[in-house]
Amino acid sequence: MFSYFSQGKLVRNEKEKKLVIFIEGNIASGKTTCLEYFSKTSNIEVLTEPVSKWRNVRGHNPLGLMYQDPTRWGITLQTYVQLTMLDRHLSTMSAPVRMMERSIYSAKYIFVENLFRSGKMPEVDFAVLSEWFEWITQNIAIPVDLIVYLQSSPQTCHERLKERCREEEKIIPLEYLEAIHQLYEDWLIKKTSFNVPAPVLVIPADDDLQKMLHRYEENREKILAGSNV
Ligand SMILES: Nc1ncnc2c1ncn2[C@@H]1O[C@H](COP(=O)(O)OP(=O)(O)O)[C@@H](O)[C@H]1O
Ligand SMILES: Cc1cn([C@H]2C[C@H](O)[C@@H](COP(=O)(O)O)O2)c(=O)[nH]c1=O
Repeated sequence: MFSYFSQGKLVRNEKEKKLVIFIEGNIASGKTTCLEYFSKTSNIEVLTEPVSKWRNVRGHNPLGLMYQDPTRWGITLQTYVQLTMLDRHLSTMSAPVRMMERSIYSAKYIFVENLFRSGKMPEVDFAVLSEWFEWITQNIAIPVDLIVYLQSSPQTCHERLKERCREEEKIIPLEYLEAIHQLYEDWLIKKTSFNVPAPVLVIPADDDLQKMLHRYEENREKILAGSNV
């Protein structure tokens, strides 16, 4: 799978240039819905988040455990999220364009950071996860050309989350979504917190489904710029 080193990083051998786009945004901001829309375009490969794995690894539910007791289980979930994200990033592309839901970056810069800042992740767990993350990102190239940020208000996300009604997420309060929102804004809008690995395209995402689908269509060229799709 890997064939050469570039700037000290292990790089995948791919014959032609391919486009990799991350779709980022708060919980229930509409990422999956956006990906579903673009999945209808030929030559676009869509990778949704492996949430089913986070809810069931060999019969255990690390996502559910984390929401029940973040201090005990945050490290367990986030270690597994980091592994599954890396696996997604390194999987062989089957189309000229890949659109992927979130990334190893947002798992660390948003969710791990939030657990730590809110005092729910012990310092030692944060240190170990950070060492892993730094080793991975310093030694393995994670291709990305564009980040699409679905910018939605925490209130909208809270409404949509309640409607979606995932069992594990029923206990999520508005304050949790506000904290995640702030971290996303600092990272992708203000650019004051962490490295942003690619240009960012911001799409306001509070509108109803019809308007959002129209907005995705309006942004199609910008999103797919640089590809032949
Ligand atoms: N523009 C929209 N207006 C109203 N509801 C929406 C909109 N986009 C998505 N939804 C609904 O909100 C919930 C969360 O959307 P989803 O795409 O799963 O978000 P995410 O993948 O970001 O968590 C789903 O029930 C979905 O059907
Ligand atoms: C990446 C990541 C996600 N989670 C949680 C947050 C949500 O409950 C789900 C993902 O759902 P979404 O509708 O796709 O936003 O997983 C987490 O706790 N930690 C993470 O790193």
